[in-house]
Amino acid sequence: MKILITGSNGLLGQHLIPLLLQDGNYEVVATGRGPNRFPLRDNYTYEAVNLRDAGSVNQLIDKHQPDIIIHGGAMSQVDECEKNKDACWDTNVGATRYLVHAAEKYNAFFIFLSTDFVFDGLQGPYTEESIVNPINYYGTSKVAAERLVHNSKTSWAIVRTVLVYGVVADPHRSNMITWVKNNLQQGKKVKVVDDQWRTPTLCHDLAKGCLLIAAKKATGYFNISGKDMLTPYDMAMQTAAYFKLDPSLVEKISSRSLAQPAARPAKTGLVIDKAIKELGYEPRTFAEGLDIVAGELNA
Ligand SMILES: NC(=O)C1=CN([C@@H]2O[C@H](COP(=O)(O)OP(=O)(O)OC[C@H]3O[C@@H](n4cnc5c(N)ncnc54)[C@H](OP(=O)(O)O)[C@@H]3O)[C@@H](O)[C@H]2O)C=CC1
Ligand SMILES: Cc1cn([C@H]2C[C@H](O)[C@@H](COP(=O)(O)OP(=O)(O)O[C@H]3O[C@@H](C)C(=O)[C@@H](O)[C@H]3O)O2)c(=O)[nH]c1=O
Repeated sequence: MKILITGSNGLLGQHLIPLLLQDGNYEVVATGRGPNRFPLRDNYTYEAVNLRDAGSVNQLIDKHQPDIIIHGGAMSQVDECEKNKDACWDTNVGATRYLVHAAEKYNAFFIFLSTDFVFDGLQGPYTEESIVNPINYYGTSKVAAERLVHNSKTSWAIVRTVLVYGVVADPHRSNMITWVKNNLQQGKKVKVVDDQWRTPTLCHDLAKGCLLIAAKKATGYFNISGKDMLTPYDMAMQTAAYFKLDPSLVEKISSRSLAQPAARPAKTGLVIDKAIKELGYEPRTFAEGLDIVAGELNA
């Protein structure tokens, strides 16, 4: 079975590659922007592709004719999306349109990575049936991309996930645990919000959820996140305690005082009962996730 993933230099991508190879059932084509930044180079093909270019996307899919596409590539910096709406739309919606059309041509099973930010955060946690109502441009772009996938002629799954954490080589976006750990180790204060609630997701669990969906070609919407409902402040305090760092360096603040360019939904979090029941998905607790991340940081 040939599987093509987009965004392979990203947090999810770098965890999907080894998991798919370990599974043994897949010939893996990893694609990312520019050179391959994942240190492991054996047993898969890497292709550099600009997903915003329709011709390049068509050429890529014509060349490999995958059975399954996992589309994780995206402009995932929420504030950047708010400040640069055209780039956000071209990347998150345009690229999805090109990939969906190409998938239709080869009847490829299409797995699209979406987000809790499709919701307004007024009534979390959300199920797969909850009504979307994004409050920032990133969320708006993901809703538009979800619709393209939902209306496509090929079979599909839409995976919604939440605040993904883990270790990644040469990262291009921030990551909660490493951000808190690095600052506290240098004796620097971090200001962390305590009025946003999330079900943070260990990147290994998200990759496993995608694999479970791919293996069954399970169609429809799937919530794939962690199971603990936490604020970023809770996450920061647990991180400080785990690494035996000074908790007084973690300052509790409100979202209003953080004043990020894009609005964040207050309470999201996802109900994961469907994934547990239908896929056998078993996410780690945040405490278990911290232990895994710490192990990788020390490796
Ligand atoms: N991280 C999170 O907390 C969450 C993520 N998601 C979604 O899950 C998916 C995976 O997330 P994650 O791995 O964390 O995100 P990352 O930002 O780590 O990875 C996304 C990848 O897409 C690549 N990309 C961006 N633009 C292009 C382009 N024009 N052509 C080719 N590649 C491009 C980026 O390349 P480069 O590295 O060069 O910038 C990046 O490697 C995304 O769709 C994201 O929206 C959903 C909810 C939470
Ligand atoms: C930068 C910063 C963030 N935070 C909080 C706000 C937020 O809840 C959390 C993470 O902040 P970020 O700005 O990195 O991430 P943010 O854009 O809020 O995270 C989102 O990413 C996209 C891709 C998603 O799809 C969402 O699921 C979500 O996880 O940390 C602070 O408390 N203090 C800070 O200085």
